[in-house]
Amino acid sequence: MLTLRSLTKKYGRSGAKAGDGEKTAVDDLSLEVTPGKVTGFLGPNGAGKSTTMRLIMGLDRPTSGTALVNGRAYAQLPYPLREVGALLDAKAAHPRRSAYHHLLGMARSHGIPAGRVHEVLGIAGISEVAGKPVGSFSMGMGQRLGIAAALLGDPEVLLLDEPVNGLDPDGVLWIRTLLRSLAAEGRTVFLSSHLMSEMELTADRLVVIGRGRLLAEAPMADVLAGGTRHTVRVRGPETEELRTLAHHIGAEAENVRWLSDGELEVTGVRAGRVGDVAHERRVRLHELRAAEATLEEAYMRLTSGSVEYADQLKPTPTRSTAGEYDPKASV
Ligand SMILES: Nc1ncnc2c1ncn2[C@@H]1O[C@H](COP(=O)(O)OP(=O)(O)OP(=O)(O)O)[C@@H](O)[C@H]1O
Repeated sequence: MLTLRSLTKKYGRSGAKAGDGEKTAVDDLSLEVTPGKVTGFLGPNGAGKSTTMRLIMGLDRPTSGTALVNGRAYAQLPYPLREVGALLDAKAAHPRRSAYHHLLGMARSHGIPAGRVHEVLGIAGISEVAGKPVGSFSMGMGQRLGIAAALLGDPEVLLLDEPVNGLDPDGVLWIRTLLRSLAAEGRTVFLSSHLMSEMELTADRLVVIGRGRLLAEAPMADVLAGGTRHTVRVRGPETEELRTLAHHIGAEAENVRWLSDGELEVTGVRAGRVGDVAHERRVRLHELRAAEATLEEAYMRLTSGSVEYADQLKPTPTRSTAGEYDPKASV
């Protein structure tokens, strides 16, 4: 269990005003990350995710507020590795030391038996390269070593900052399965990632921050439901008939646009209503489909206004469009 209470971290000259050298990286953040679930930690670049994780791990001191692991500050944990494991910087290992000796050194200094080193090397799928120097590892192997290190103390709480960075598709699937099984064992799993599709598959709950402040803390399903308009895709064999449908549904839809000659996208109306109007107007349909809510869409809505680097929010076309349809223009 992680508990943040009014956690605040300011960088720069103390007493300096914002814009005059002071930066509030984490701003009055209060939340709980509960056991038995994977909690995703989202936010634009510079939102304060890594800083929050460093504060939890005692690697930085809060300006005010507290970050508690199982009810205690990190510095007060008698056996920290046994309570919380973290992957914050996968390359934080001596490049000439072997993976095995890197983990063995950590195990010895925390009273963890050497046998556990072999176990976590196996879990992370790097037993065969355990004798190789860490400096020769690919990014994906480095991530796996970082995860092995996080698991070394068999901790109840796991913190992972961008764990899928550098992993190939097999590695991404492996980590998703691993994190879900760790949560199913009753552990607290808190992970950040910029990969929305992956987060959607892995996390049960979400914490979203922007400019250091809490924007949302909710189950994944609620975030998805709250952030998405109804979007319906319609396909038919006759462009003229679809044009009729576009004209009539356009009066009540937020937007109607052509995806191709034979396909429309209708926003702001439910699929059933589009089907009814098609039936009334004798428009033949070959497909009528409610587009699924995506986390990416919900996330964009939540964080618009909290992005430091505005280019992130420039819309990127997801598919080629054969001309935008304006429902107000005559067709
Ligand atoms: N040691 C530091 N000194 C000064 N400013 C810092 C320091 N560490 C972080 N910051 C600033 O604090 C803010 C939050 O940074 P942080 O790295 O926590 O964000 P993040 O959400 O992890 O971003 P990203 O997604 O890009 O990794 C940023 O504006 C960053 O420039």
